Amino acid sequence: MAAVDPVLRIQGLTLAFGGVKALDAVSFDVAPGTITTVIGPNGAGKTSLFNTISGFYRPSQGTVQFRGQDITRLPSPQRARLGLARSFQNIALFRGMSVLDNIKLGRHCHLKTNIFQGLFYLGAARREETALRADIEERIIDFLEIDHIRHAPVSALPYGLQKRVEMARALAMQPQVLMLDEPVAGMNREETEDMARFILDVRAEWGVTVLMVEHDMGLVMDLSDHVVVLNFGHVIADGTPAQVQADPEVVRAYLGAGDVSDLRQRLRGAAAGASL
Ligand SMILES: Nc1ncnc2c1ncn2[C@@H]1O[C@H](COP(=O)(O)OP(=O)(O)OP(=O)(O)O)[C@@H](O)[C@H]1O
Repeated sequence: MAAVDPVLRIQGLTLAFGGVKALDAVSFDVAPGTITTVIGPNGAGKTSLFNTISGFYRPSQGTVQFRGQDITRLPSPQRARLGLARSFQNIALFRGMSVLDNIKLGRHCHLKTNIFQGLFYLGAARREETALRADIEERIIDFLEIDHIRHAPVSALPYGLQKRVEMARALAMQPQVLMLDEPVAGMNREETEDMARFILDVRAEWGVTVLMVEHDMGLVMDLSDHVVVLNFGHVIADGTPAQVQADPEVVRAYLGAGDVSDLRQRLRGAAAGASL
């Protein structure tokens, strides 16, 4: 079978903070149409990796290729325009603004006029905004089931809905790759299940490739096609959920970090022949 070209290729990424190597020659590919998840104990380098891929940090070595193009030196907004959008670990919405206005701001990465003109609906921005409104409101808001809160200020919403609005804003950038930073952190079970469904649907219905960082091992193993495990800035395992869970180095890394209960349970299930 012919190998499919990766949509994202990470090669030899190295990033240091003073004496600490947050990333050390990190390499992996993200195949189009997959859900790829980066896991690892606290301090493993996951956030540093996300920040480097999305352009907030400049690596000292290595490259990030997006659809065959080297984007290592491109600033974040240009990466977003090419189709690489992200959400944040700690919600980064404009809390005083409505859900709809937050989503519109996501779309502004594609507008010719700048964000401040856009905010006040001037000139060309207003015309583009009007033309795009139906698409933004109906596709994204319907999809994420947030119609009933479209005019609500973000600050008034429960946490799970705020995370959903953040996803809506990222989707408004019409990404080919959606980077989700801990999409279910702090969520209750129902919110987590909703978000899991949306992540699967983003891929199935929108054809968007998902790259996420997540600590919820149950969600990771259920949703991911491909798991990359970081420890102390190194990739220690890279494969399917089943391959990664069976990897002794992964088990050791999590045991060392003490946050392995979820993984342990699933390993026990796997050993007993339960489906993953
Ligand atoms: N801005 C920074 N300045 C200095 N050191 C940093 C900075 N950001 C990260 N580090 C260090 O780099 C290493 C990797 O941190 P990073 O936050 O990327 O890990 P992580 O896997 O995302 O952790 P967590 O799961 O706790 O979010 C850690 O040793 C951390 O202390």
